[in-house]
Amino acid sequence: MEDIYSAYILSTEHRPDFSTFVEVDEIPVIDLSETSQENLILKIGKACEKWGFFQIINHGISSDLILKVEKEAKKFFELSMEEKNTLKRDVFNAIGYYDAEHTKKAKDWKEVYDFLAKDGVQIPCSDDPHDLELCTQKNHWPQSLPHFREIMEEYGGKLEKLAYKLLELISLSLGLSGDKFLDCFENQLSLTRLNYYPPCPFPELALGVGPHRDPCVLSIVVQDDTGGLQVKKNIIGGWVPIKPIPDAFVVNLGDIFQVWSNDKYESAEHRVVLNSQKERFSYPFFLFPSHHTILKPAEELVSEEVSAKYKAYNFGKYYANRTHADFTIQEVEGIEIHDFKILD
Ligand SMILES: O=C(O)CCC(=O)C(=O)O
Ligand SMILES: [Fe+2]
Repeated sequence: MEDIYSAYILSTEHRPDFSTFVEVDEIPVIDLSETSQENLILKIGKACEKWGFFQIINHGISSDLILKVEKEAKKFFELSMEEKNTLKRDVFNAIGYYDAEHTKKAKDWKEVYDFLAKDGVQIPCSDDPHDLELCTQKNHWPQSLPHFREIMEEYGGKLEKLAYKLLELISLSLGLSGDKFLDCFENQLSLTRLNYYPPCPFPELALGVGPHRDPCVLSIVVQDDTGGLQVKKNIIGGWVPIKPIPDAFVVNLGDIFQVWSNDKYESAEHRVVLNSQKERFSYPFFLFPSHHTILKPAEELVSEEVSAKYKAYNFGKYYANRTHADFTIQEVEGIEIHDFKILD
C-alpha cells in the first residue's frame, strides 16, 4: 500500500464487510404533501422511533435547483488544490473547504465544503467552561465560480425552511407544540455541506465517512444515484443501505433530538461506503441551534414515572469540543451525548 493511502486505512473492526449487507426496503418513504396532517405526523413518529431515518418526497424543492447545485458542486471540487486551499477551514473558523476529516482514527475518503446559514455567527473558541472568548465563523466563497454563491445561498435557504417544517412535524409527533424549540435558532449554527467522495481503489479498507451520529438537531441529505449511505440496525443484523430514490431526500435525527425526546427517538449511527468505479456527491443541511442553547430533555416528556435521561448541557461548549476533534486524531474520543447521560 502506498504511503499516501495509509491514513485512510481503517482498523479491522471498522472496515466495511461487503458480504453481509442487509437488503431491506424498510426505511420509510414519507410523502410531505399528504393531506391529513394527523397521518403525516403518525408516520413521521413511527419512522423516528424505529429508524431515526426516513426519506421524504414532495418536499417542495425543485429538481431543477438540485441540478444546478450538482453542477456547481462538481465545478467546485474540480478547482485546483491551490484555489481550494485558499478556502480551507481551520481550528478557529471551521467553515469552508476541508479534505482531512477523521472518523474512528482514520481519514475519511472525501472532500467537503461547508457554508453557514447565518454568516458571521459566533461559537465558543474552546470547550473550557471558564473561557468566554467567542470565535466568529465566516463563509468563504470561491471567486472563480460566478454563480456558485447565489445558487448555494438559494439552496441553503430552501433547505433551512424545510428543516423548520420537519422540526415542527417531529415536535408534534412527540406530543409537543410545533414551535416548542423554535427559540433556539435565532443565531443558529446550521450549515450546508457539499460532500465529494472520489472513486476509491480499496473500498473494503476505507470509508467515505466512518460510523458516526450527527451532533445536530436533524440532517436533510440530498444524495446522487451512486448510493453508499448506510444506517446501522443491530436488530436486523447490521448495516442497511439507504437506497437513492430520484427526487427524494433523506432525513435523519441528530443527537439533539435524541436528548430532547428523552431517548424516545434515536440519533442513528450511519456511515458512507465507497465505490471503486463511481464518484459520489451529497449535499446535506445540518440544523444546529445557537451556541448558548442549553440542551436537555423536554420537560413535557419527563414525569415521576419517566425520569430525565440527560443532564442539561451547553451546546456551544459541546460543539467546540466536536469541532476541535475534527482537526486531530485523538487518543481520547471527543465528547458524545452519552457523556451527559444520567445513569439509573
Ligand atoms: O454523504 C452522505 O450521504 C451523508 C454524510 C454524513 O453522514 C455526514 O456528513 O454527516
Ligand atoms: Fe452524518
